[in-house]
Order: sequence, then structure tokens, then C-alpha cells
Amino acid sequence: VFLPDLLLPRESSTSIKHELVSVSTTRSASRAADWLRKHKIPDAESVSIYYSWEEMLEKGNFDIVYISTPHPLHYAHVQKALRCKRNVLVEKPATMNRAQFIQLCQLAKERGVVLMEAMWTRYIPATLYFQHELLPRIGEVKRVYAEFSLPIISPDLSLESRFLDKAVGAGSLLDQGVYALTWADLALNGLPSSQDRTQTRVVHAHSIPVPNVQGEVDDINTVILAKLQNNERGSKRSEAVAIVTMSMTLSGSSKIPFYQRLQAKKAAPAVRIEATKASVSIPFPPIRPQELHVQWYGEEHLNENGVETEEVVKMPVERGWGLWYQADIIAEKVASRKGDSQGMGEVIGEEESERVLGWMDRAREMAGIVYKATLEEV
Ligand SMILES: NC(=O)C1=CN([C@@H]2O[C@H](COP(=O)(O)OP(=O)(O)OC[C@H]3O[C@@H](n4cnc5c(N)ncnc54)[C@H](OP(=O)(O)O)[C@@H]3O)[C@@H](O)[C@H]2O)C=CC1
Ligand SMILES: O=C1OC[C@@H](O)[C@H](O)[C@H]1O
Repeated sequence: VFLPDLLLPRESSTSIKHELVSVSTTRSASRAADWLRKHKIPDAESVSIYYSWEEMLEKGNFDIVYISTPHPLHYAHVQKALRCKRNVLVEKPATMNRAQFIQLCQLAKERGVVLMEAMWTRYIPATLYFQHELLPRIGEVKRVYAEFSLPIISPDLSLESRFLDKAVGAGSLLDQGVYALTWADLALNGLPSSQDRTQTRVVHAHSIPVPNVQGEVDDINTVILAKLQNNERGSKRSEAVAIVTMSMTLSGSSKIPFYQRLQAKKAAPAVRIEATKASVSIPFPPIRPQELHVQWYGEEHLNENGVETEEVVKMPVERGWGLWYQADIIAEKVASRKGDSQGMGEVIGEEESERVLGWMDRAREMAGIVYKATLEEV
């Protein structure tokens, strides 16, 4: 999905041109060539194909490496890339846990390169509109519901699939939950003026595993976050709450093609953000919103019949699926640093990525979601 998005025709005004120049694969030359042909990669014959990801990172001639291997491999692959002074866009979740991410951030800064988690939802128009245009106007956020469930598990899915094999990081929290938790983070901590963002904590987590699968692969998960504030006596009290849910088996048929499941029309909104001046509903899929439904409260928003009015804000993705927005952001950052090889490196979205990873760590502790220790090592 990522590559076709990146290679879509661009408006002439942009200075950015994404090109695929190298790929690494564990498979054969023919499979790699077939893959390049299938995706109609321009100048496919000039793309360097590596059969060792280490060799590509050591010798490849490219500006940015996009790492989209299974979750447990992110840490080692990004670490090697940063050590090779590569700029890195790593798929979500950036790592298996917060501790691994902190190590990678430190390494990126030491090596003078750019690191970014591909949490692409944060960078699409509707999300940016919510964060910068709506959030400052809707008053204090008091309650958030963020839900991302997708019928991924189907009877024909292989047990070796990354969705069912714990050895490759299977589990709904890491794969889907990272999106729903990102919406909780945007709603509770998205304002630049947000007070101490560390005060949003996981207070409850519960998990129901995928039935009849070895290894307790987490599926129907519920995570509750509370945003705490100091009260006049200096003790902490909750001032907002988020209920975050996710699943790989609920709601919908796994018989239809994967990306059609992601575009199903659902009656209930995927995200609801309830604040003192308005509530915002975001339709499914929460990973790629294109409109926001705003129910304004208060006298000034009543219609002639005294009924509160709803505003529908349409913010479509301009082209393709929308994975290219994040690519433009890291490309612009890397281009702006050209020639500054001695400067300290940067992590785009560092605070947000680290906060959500920390929430997932805590949710896993509380819900008993466990991976083999070797997948979690720093
Ligand atoms: N943003 C989004 O919308 C999406 C993001 N993702 C994220 O992308 C990542 C990958 O997901 P997905 O593509 O479905 O995963 P896959 O299971 O398809 O693995 C991706 C690729 O990783 C490579 N790989 C697997 N094992 C190894 C290994 N041991 N060493 C080196 N390379 C290996 C394989 O490349 P090869 O076969 O060429 O060897 C494989 O094709 C995940 O982090 C996931 O969360 C996934 C889907 C959508
Ligand atoms: O990132 C993702 O987007 C939605 C699904 O494609 C997939 O499970 C997940 O990895």
C-alpha cells in the first residue's frame, strides 16, 4: 500500500519526488522482480535488490529507508539503519515497547539522522484539522471513545501469519490498538498548550484472546486511560477519561478483500470526543478519517427550532490511501538537514510515539499480554 501511494503522480508545485531505489528481501530474485513489476515501479530494472537487509543498509545509495518488517524486527532493523547513519521511517508500532524506542531515539540523535514512526494517521488532513482547527475550539475534552476493530482473522488465515503468530508480534493491541490510542492521545494531549501530558495514564486494561489459537494472541482489548490533574490540595484527580477498544475478529465479514473491510460503512462512529463546547464523531476507519461530525453545544448553535446543529467537516485524502503525507514530512525534514551532517539527529513525533508505546506497555502488564522476552530486549 505504501509504495503505490508514494509513486502516485504529484502536483507540479511540490519539490518532493519519491523514488524507489533499493529493496531488500529474504526471498528470490524472481520474486523481487515480480514484485517490482506488479507494482509498476518506474525504472524497475535500475532498482538495487539486496538479499540481506544488513547489506542494503551498509551499501545502499538512498536518502531514507522505510522499514516495514514484522513488529519484533523493527528494533534490530532500525538500530542497524541508524548505526549506518540512515534516515528511517519505521512502521507502527515503532518497537515492541517504550524502552526499545527510547534507545532508538538516543541513537538517532547521536548519529545525526532522522527517525520517524510511520503513524501516518497523525499526518492526514482530517486529523490535522481536528488537532489544529477543532481541538482549540471545542472546550475541555472530558471523555473519549476510540475504537478500531477489523475482521482480520479469517478461517483460512495461516497460523504463521503475523496476525496469529506471537513469535512475529501478533496481537490486536500492537497492530490496531496503536491507532485507537493515538486518537486518545490526540484528543487528550493534542493541544500545543496541553498541560503535563505525562498525567494521562492507563488505569484499566482487559484482553480476550483469539479463540482456538495457541499462545494467547490478544484480540478484544479494552484500555481505559485517565487524565489526572493536581487539585488545590496538590493531590491528583481525574479530569478526563478515554475508553479505547480494538479487535481483530469483531464487526464485519472477513470474506471480503482486506482493504474493503477497512472501508466498510459502519453505523457507529469509530471515535467520539466529548468536550465542554462540542462533541466530535469520526467515522470508521479511524486510521484514515476523511470527515468529522461536530455537534456544537450552547445557545449560539441552536437552530430556529431550538435544536443543536451538527457541522460536517469534509477533509478528503487528496490522493491514494494517504500514506504519502508522512513520507513527505520525513523527506522535507531530511532535505532541510542536507549538509548538516554534524548536527544532532531528530525524531519526528518522538514524544507522541513514546507516550503511546508507554501506554501499550502498561496495558499489556495489566491485561497479561506477554511476548517472548527475546522480542522485548533492549
Ligand atoms: N500503515 C499501514 O496501513 C500498515 C502498516 N503495516 C505495518 O507494516 C509492518 C509489516 O506488516 P506486513 O507488511 O503486513 O508484514 P509481513 O508479514 O507481510 O512482512 C513484511 C515483510 O517483512 C519481511 N520480513 C519478514 N520476516 C523477515 C525477516 N526475518 N528478516 C527480514 N525481513 C523479513 C518480508 O519481506 P520479504 O518477503 O521480501 O522477505 C515481508 O514481506 C508492520 O509493522 C505493520 O504494523 C502493515 C499493514 C498496513
Ligand atoms: O496498520 C494497519 O492498518 C490496518 C490493517 O491494515 C493492519 O492490520 C494494520 O497493520
